[in-house]
Amino acid sequence: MTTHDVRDTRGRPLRDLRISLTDRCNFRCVYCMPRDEFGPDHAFLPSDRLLTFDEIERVTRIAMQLGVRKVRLTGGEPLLRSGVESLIATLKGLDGLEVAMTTNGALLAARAEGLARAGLDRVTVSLDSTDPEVFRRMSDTRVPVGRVLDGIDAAADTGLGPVKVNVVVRAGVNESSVLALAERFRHSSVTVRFIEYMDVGSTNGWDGEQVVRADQITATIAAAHPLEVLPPRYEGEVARRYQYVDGGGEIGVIGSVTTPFCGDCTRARLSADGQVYSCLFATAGTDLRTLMRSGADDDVVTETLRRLWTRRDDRYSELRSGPGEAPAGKRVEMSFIGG
Ligand SMILES: Nc1nc2c(ncn2[C@@H]2O[C@H](COP(=O)(O)OP(=O)(O)OP(=O)(O)O)[C@@H](O)[C@H]2O)c(=O)[nH]1
Ligand SMILES: C[S@@+](CC[C@H](N)C(=O)[O-])C[C@H]1O[C@@H](n2cnc3c(N)ncnc32)[C@H](O)[C@@H]1O
Ligand code: SF4
Ligand code: SF4
Repeated sequence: MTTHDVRDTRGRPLRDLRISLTDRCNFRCVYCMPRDEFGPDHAFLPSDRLLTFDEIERVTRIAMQLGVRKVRLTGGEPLLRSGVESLIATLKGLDGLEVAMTTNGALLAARAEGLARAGLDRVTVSLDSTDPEVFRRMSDTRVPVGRVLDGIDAAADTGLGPVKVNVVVRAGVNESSVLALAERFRHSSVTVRFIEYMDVGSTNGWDGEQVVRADQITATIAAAHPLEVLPPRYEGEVARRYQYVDGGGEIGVIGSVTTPFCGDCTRARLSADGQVYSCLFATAGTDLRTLMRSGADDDVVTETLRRLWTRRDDRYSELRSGPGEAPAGKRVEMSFIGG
C-alpha cells in the first residue's frame, strides 16, 4: 500500500486511530459514565447509526494511506459489540497494521482465546482497584473484581500481550489502592499504568482537587519499592515508564493533566457513529458515515480525512495546564469518542 504521510499544523503525523465500536457499556464508572447521566433513559446510538464492520475497515484502510500504523478498538465497552473477532480478523488482513484493544475485562476471560485466534495483538484492561468494595465504588457494577482479574490472567496466558492494566486514580476514592495494584502485578508480565484523572467530557463533575498527580503516584510506589526511570519506547508514548530497581518489572504513569503530551500526539478518534475527532477534548467531529453512505468514493473520503488532519491545531491538555484558557464548549464524552 502506498502511504502519503500527512502532518498537522504542528508537524505531527497521523499514526494511531482509536476506534469506538459502541457507546454502550456494562459498567458505569463514576469518572466516565456516571449513572445519573447514563441511566435507563439515556439515548444510546441506534444500531443503524453505527458504522458497519465494512465501513470501519474502509476508514482504516484510508487512514493507513495517510500514515496510520496502529488501531485501538475501544468504546464504550468494545466486547459488547457482537462479532468483534471477525472485525479483528479483517483488520489484521491490512498490511502491517497493529490491532490493540482497551476493555474493562468483564467479558475477557471467556473471549481471550477467540480474540487471540482472530489476530488481536495486544490488550489493555482497565482496573481501578483489587479491593472489591473500592472496585465496586469506582466502576459502579455488580461484576466482581475477580472476573476482571481472571480476564487479565486469561489474556496473559493466551499471548495477548504484553498485557497492560490501566488505573485511573481519583483522590479520596482509590488512591489507597495504588500500592496494592502495583504489588499485585510486580514480578509478572503485566505492566500497570496509573492515569491522572482527566476533565474529559462534561458529565463527570471533574475538579482539579480529585487529581492525584503523577509524581505523587510514583512517590507512593517508590517508597515501598524503589524505581528508576526508563526511556520512552517510541516517540509519542503517553506513559512515563519506570522499572523496579530490584528487577520486579515495570510500571507506567500517564500524567495527562500535569505533564501533557500534546506535542507528540499522533492520535485520531473514530466514534461508533463514524465521526472523526482530532482530539480527545474535541467539541465537534467530521462525519464520515454520512459521506460514505452518500456514495462518496475513496478519493473523496481520503481528501476529507487529509484536510481534517492538515488543519489540525489541537493541544487541549497543554492549554489547560498553561497560563491561558483551554478551549471552551461542550466536549464529547469519552465513552462516545473512544477512550
Ligand atoms: N489527554 C490525552 N489522554 C490520552 C490520550 N491517549 C490516551 N490517553 C490517556 O491515556 C490512557 C491510556 O491510553 P492507552 O491507549 O492505554 O495508551 P497507549 O499508550 O496509547 O497505548 P499503547 O499502545 O499500549 O502504548 C487513556 O485511557 C487516556 O486516559 C490522548 O490522546 N490525550
Ligand atoms: C473510555 S474507556 C473505553 C474502554 C473500556 N470500556 C475500558 O474501560 O477499558 C478507555 C479508558 O479511558 C479511561 N478513562 C475514562 N474516563 C477517564 C477520565 N476521566 N480520566 C482518565 N481516564 C479516563 C478508562 O479508565 C479506560 O482505561
Ligand atoms: S471507563 Fe470503560 S468500563 Fe468504565 S464506564 Fe467508561 S467505557 Fe465503561
Ligand atoms: S489533549 Fe488532544 S492533542 Fe493533546 S494529547 Fe490529548 S488528544 Fe492529543
